[in-house]
Amino acid sequence: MTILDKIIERKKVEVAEAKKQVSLEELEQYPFFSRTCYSLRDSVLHPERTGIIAEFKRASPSKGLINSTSSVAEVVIGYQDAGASAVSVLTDSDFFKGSLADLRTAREVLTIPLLRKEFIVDTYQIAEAKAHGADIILLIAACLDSNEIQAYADYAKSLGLNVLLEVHNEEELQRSIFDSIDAIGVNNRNLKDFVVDLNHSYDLANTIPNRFIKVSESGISDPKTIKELKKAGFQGFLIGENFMKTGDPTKAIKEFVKEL
Ligand SMILES: O=P(O)(O)OC[C@@H](O)[C@@H](O)c1c[nH]c2ccccc12
Repeated sequence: MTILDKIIERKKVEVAEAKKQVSLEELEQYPFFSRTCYSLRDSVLHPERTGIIAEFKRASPSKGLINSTSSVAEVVIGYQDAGASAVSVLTDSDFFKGSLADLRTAREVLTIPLLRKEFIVDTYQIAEAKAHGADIILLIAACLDSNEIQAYADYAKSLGLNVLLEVHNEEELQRSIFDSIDAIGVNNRNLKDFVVDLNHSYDLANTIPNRFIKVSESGISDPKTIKELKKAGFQGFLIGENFMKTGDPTKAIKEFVKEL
């Protein structure tokens, strides 16, 4: 059993518990549920922003603890001030030490799009994302079949959310393309063995249709890489650990952006 299988198994239990605590009808009454989402496309393509989707990540299954001291509000404001196009907040608690409270905190202080970084295995989590302040949801092809991807993307769109589809290889890409998707992210990290290889992005760049925003995810630690990825056709860059592992993520992103 891979760690991804373990995460998914745990996620299903978690969702069943959450549904007992808060019904869908109750989520629909949360104040954030009726807000209008920011557009991921507009913010990624905005000439005064960098295309960076900067992630608040305390820990991960591959790296263990990354940063246990920085506060979510301070870090995400720093990311926004540095020119990030969007912010990603992990909401998984067991493997990434995140929470829905972190997501809400980020929403309260940000005026750029916010991604709920989560392993989505049920439409309930999409309603939950909206209710807790997300603008964007992530659908991970490695955890979902084609029918689920289409149904979840359609449902997210019906709530006004932006959809980022994550793929790792061509097989996942080819079975996952639907019109209700806004952006396609190539995860350079294999979620089954954690091996990171930027070539996944370079290999898939031209296979992703140009109507989608193209995002390269994971393992980016050098501003020069952004220049190369841009040449290859990418517009978005999801970066977490490189900023979070320093004691001061705000300072780290500001210095990174100076080199772009
Ligand atoms: O910390 P990194 O290597 O910069 O990676 C960020 C982000 O891409 C990574 O956290 C991620 C990409 N897809 C995921 C799916 C689930 C959890 C986490 C992720």
